[in-house]
Amino acid sequence: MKVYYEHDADLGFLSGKKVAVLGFGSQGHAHALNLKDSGVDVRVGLRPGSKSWAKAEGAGLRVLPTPEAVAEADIVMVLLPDELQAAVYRQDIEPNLKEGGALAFAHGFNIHFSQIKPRKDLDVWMVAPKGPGHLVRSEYVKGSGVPALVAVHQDASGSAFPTALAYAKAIGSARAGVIPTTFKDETETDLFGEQAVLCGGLTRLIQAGFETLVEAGYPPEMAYFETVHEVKLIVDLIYEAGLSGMRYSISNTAEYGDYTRGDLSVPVEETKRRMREILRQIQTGEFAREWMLENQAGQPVLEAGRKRWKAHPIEEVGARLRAMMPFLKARVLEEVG
Ligand SMILES: NC(=O)c1ccc[n+]([C@@H]2O[C@H](COP(=O)([O-])OP(=O)(O)OC[C@H]3O[C@@H](n4cnc5c(N)ncnc54)[C@H](O)[C@@H]3O)[C@@H](O)[C@H]2O)c1
Ligand SMILES: CC(C)(O)[C@@H](O)C(=O)O
Ligand SMILES: [Mg+2]
Ligand SMILES: [Mg+2]
Repeated sequence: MKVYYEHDADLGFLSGKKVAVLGFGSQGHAHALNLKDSGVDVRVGLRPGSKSWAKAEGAGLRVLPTPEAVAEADIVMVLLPDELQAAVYRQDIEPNLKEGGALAFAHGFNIHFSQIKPRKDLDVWMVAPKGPGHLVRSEYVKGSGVPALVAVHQDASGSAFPTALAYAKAIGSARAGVIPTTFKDETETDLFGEQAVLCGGLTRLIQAGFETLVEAGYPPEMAYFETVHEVKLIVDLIYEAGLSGMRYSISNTAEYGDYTRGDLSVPVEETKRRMREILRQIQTGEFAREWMLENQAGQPVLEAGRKRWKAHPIEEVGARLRAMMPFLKARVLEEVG
């Protein structure tokens, strides 16, 4: 498979183009600021009264109400919560986006699950960073980038792909690698990754480790350092040098324990059986239907999950310990509260 890098992408495909970034959340602030720093003509579209308005203006961006931002744009990047995109598309985007414009996404959910059926005259493409928005910004500022997937759903202009590639370059992703794919594959793998491994899986592994130690009588502070804080240090080694690189750095004792006890903690075959069920629910659209119903009901499960996890002891001890580490000026801390 070809992986695209900076020399494969031509920023010329964005020159003379006006880009509207809708939303100033995790991805929105990162795209808008990276585009601006890459010399792209960018404006941010928000709802009047949005809390993000002053923040975006404070960061030196031009902010307009969504319909006006769309009306003056050649490219509209939709960085609103997935569950709101279809309504905003119908109300603010479709009636205002110029003939022959481009509609862009950072995730394929609404196109793949047919929540948005875009006008035929539009280019429809995606640049989906494989990482949280706060890192899309901080990696860019460091001179590096977060890899991304690029896909084209409609190519009315004939230049959707190189334009998407140019956009990926402008947000820093081509520094790390850009993989061409389809909306279907991006949507299914992205949902699988966040549910099974990155978010759902990892938090449960951490939870189980922390609770096992605490229930066995060890101090929660020790349990936190061992099963939460150090995860990053180990993952950093995997990120830089792969599983073998990580195993080179740890002691032989740790490495032997890893090979002989890891499967007792996460029984791989059984876990894969369960992960295939997660994947099935994604591929059949079962997860998407459930998520849309959850939204129609006002997100009760999402809210309950937030409340329950906020009250977990791991969060109390974590907040206390992190407050003693001034170097942990968390990117999201001000927003998390
Ligand atoms: N969070 C991530 O790191 C991440 C990573 C890859 C892809 N994505 C995708 O990026 C998209 C955006 O997700 P996010 O997590 O950055 O969203 P977010 O919840 O962090 O931010 C959404 C923004 O939209 C604004 N908004 C809400 N309703 C609006 C409306 N009606 N009109 C205008 N603005 C409105 C909010 O104020 C906020 O600024 C989604 O498609 C998501 O799947 C997110
Ligand atoms: C950052 C993630 C988990 O990769 C993204 O897919 C998201 O939806 O936030
Ligand atoms: Mg996702
Ligand atoms: Mg993802």
